[in-house]
Amino acid sequence: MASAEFTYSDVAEHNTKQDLYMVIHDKVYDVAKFVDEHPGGEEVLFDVGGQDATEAFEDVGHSDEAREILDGLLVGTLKRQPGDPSPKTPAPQTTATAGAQTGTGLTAYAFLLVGGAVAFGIYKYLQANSQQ
Ligand code: HEM
Repeated sequence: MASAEFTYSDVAEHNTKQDLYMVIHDKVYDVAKFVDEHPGGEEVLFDVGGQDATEAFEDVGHSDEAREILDGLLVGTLKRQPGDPSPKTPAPQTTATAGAQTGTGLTAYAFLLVGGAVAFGIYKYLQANSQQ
């Protein structure tokens, strides 16, 4: 049973409470039996039901015990096909966040520059006027 292969679209069909699959590190898990027992609550599992949950799972820093439970839920491996979303790992997300922060920083800097220039212009204008 554990040797079965699933495509992304196969996994995506299992997204209800009674029938819930998820992908973690390219392995496919049947989480339906575990939903009620999850110490992190069932809602978070529904959120990633039928999807790649690698990032969500790793972000929490689950214990070895959690990984053992995972072994017991294994039903197969993910068969990647062209056009599938790339594997989700925490690393690319960090890069994306860092990029977004740089973008915000630059925008703030641009505002500061423009604001400074306008203030300088007003100052010069007032100074010129007061000399008349
Ligand atoms: C089938 C996959 C999963 C299994 C077997 C699992 C198992 C566990 C276990 C055993 C714990 C207790 C703490 C620990 O041992 O690390 C836990 C806690 C937790 N899990 Fe999961 N988990 C799974 C998926 C997820 C996912 C996808 C999320 C999404 C965010 C999640 C969020 C959490 C949270 C937030 C806690 C902390 C709860 C608390 O300390 O109050 N888990 N999980």
